[in-house]
Amino acid sequence: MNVTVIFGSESGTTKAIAKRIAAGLQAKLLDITAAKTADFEQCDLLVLGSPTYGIGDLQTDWEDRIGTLRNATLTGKRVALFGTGDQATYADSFVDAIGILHDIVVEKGAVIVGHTSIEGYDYVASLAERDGRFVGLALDEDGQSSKTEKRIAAWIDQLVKSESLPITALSA
Ligand SMILES: Cc1cc2nc3c(=O)[nH]c(=O)nc-3n(C[C@H](O)[C@H](O)[C@H](O)COP(=O)(O)O)c2cc1C
Repeated sequence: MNVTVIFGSESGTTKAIAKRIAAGLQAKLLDITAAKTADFEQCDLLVLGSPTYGIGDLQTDWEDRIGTLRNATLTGKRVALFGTGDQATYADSFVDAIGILHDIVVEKGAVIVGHTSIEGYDYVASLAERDGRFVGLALDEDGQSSKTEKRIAAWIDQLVKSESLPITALSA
């Protein structure tokens, strides 16, 4: 059972989060700038993360290299998504990047795992919210950094259980 975490990050926040998630899942960690199409395919659980920029856009490196993901064969692939955003300043596009990645991988036949509750957040709209829950892990280091550690730990725990990952000591 192997796990790959692929992230993009402009100013380092999502990179630091990705490192923590990869450590907790004992996963291979790759920046999207270094990822090849095979990296999306050659794992049992694929974890993708991006901050949201512009107004509801993917981070630039993701935008520039989205073809690498679009070219991947993801039929039946189990995919977990995470993202960072700022719900106070960007209340109408909070963590939209998670929703953008979601739609791309779902169109390619992936199975989304790691949904989370929208409870505890305060935003107006988010592409990451579907049927009353987030399609991944939403983090707000700008306004709710004190909640991040617990949110990551709970998500890792959730994935370890749902994916039956052979991890005993959680390090998140
Ligand atoms: C110009 C700019 C635009 C942003 N747009 C959004 C947005 O639309 N939605 C959102 O949730 N966060 C938005 N953010 C907040 C970032 O996603 C957030 O600060 C994130 O943690 C940055 O991650 P990084 O350090 O990995 O680049 C924006 C930030 C900046 C500076």
